[in-house]
Amino acid sequence: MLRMVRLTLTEDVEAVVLIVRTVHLSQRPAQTSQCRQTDSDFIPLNEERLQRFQKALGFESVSRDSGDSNTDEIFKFGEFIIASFPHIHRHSPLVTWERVNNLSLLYHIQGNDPSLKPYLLMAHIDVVPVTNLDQWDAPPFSGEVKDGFIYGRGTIDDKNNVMGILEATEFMLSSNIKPKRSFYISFGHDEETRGNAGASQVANLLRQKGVKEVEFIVDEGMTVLEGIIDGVAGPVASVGVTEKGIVLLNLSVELPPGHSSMPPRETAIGILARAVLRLEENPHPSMLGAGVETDMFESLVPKMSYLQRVVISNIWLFRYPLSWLLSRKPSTNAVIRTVTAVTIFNSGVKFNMIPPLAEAKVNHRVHPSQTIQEVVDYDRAVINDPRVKIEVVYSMEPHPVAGHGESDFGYQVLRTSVRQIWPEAVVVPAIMVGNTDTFNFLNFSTNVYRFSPTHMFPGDPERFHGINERMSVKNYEQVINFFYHLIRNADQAGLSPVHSAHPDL
Ligand SMILES: CCCCCCCC/C=C\CCCCCCCC(=O)N[C@@H](CCCCN)C(=O)O
Ligand SMILES: [Zn+2]
Ligand SMILES: [Zn+2]
Repeated sequence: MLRMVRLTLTEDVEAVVLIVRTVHLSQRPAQTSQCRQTDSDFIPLNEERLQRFQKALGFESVSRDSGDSNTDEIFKFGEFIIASFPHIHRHSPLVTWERVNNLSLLYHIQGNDPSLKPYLLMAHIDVVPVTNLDQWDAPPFSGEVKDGFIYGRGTIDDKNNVMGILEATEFMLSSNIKPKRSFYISFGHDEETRGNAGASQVANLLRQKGVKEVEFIVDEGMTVLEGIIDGVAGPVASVGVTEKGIVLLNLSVELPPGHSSMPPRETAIGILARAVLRLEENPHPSMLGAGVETDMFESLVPKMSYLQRVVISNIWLFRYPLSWLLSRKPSTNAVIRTVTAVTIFNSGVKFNMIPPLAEAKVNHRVHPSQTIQEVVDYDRAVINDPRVKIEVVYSMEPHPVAGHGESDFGYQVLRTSVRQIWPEAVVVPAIMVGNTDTFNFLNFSTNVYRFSPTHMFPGDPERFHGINERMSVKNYEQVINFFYHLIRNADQAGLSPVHSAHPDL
């Protein structure tokens, strides 16, 4: 049944009318996580739930490199999950679950309407290592709460999503709410190393079980941003409807070794240093206006002043000044172009030996309007030195763009759920600037969304894989409730899906 629901935006913004497709949604008012504590549509963050999250953060489930991870801790984190959510793992007849490859987890929650295509929620249980320990305001595996923030590796990447999905599902089952639409949950254990032992095996298992297609997929991704996009006030929920590609290059220079008292005019180190400097000084061109970021800026229009609207409505005219403006911050720069990061540089044997070899790793995140080949060709031209060998270590093309219109069910479920938690937010399609485990599932659905309900302010994007990773206590409550609303909102007949699985994959 089609119903019209009017959600209110704050500030100088026109009211937006959203088309929502069920009685379920239309019967409930938009809520924030501060709404009535007794409401069955709200999961309060009580001491028990907070402590569960803190304990989850205590497991040092670190992935360092492919095949190099704390498997004991990852396993123990899995055991903790199994012990902590009794309805999911023992009491509910609706759930089947299994360990995959010993460390990952796959769940199926049976809905009571088999005509509805299931969907898939994803997150990962591994975390990146900790650095700069002395600069953390609280120990990174303590889950300590300080000034209203929960500290720890994994608070935003990605134990918040793991625990949020579990809390929401457990609450639903313990409240005896039976979903209409079935859903799967996949928790991979090697996302941070892009391994093929975690989510990749979950995807294989699903295929073996005969699952060919899901309605939509939600995995970690872009976030709710506030004060991060210059000139845009209020929260902006950026939903990754595509994902940047990645290419890792190995640059190397080999020259004969010798005595440092009789050096050649140039060394391998000098030649390679010049090559990487050229890459840094010649960033890949702005792709503004060529892809999804145009849709993103157009969706931001309600949050903009008259002048900004004029600029955004004429990106073709203001492309250069706008690109310059967005290039100033790493977070917004990442959205408009292929970015270049020289992440490893190795050379030298002894202080008095001319180095026989210098090597550097260059990590590009490829804008969806470019191909890997274009990126490598550009680098070769910029370096312009045949002594520098350029090899592709691995690569992945950017992902296809998921539907993000009024008739795209998954996107509308996400949008509605975001607006129930952040009524003043504008939801915009965006490019996921990092990578996720979704590449393993691209042939299950074209409707793949990368979104984490993490509310970020200036300074927060740097906490991803960085120092003082943290989430406010209030935000963690929002995370749980976002997933709960999403699960309830997905219980709709919706429109007939307009997209089928991607034909090329
Ligand atoms: C105009 C819009 C402004 C956008 C501002 C962006 C703010 C930042 C918000 C979200 C960023 C998410 C990026 C974090 C990626 C998290 C996932 C991750 O760590 N993935 C790894 C996978 C590693 C695989 C092994 N190679 C990664 O991408 O490196
Ligand atoms: Zn992650
Ligand atoms: Zn990560």
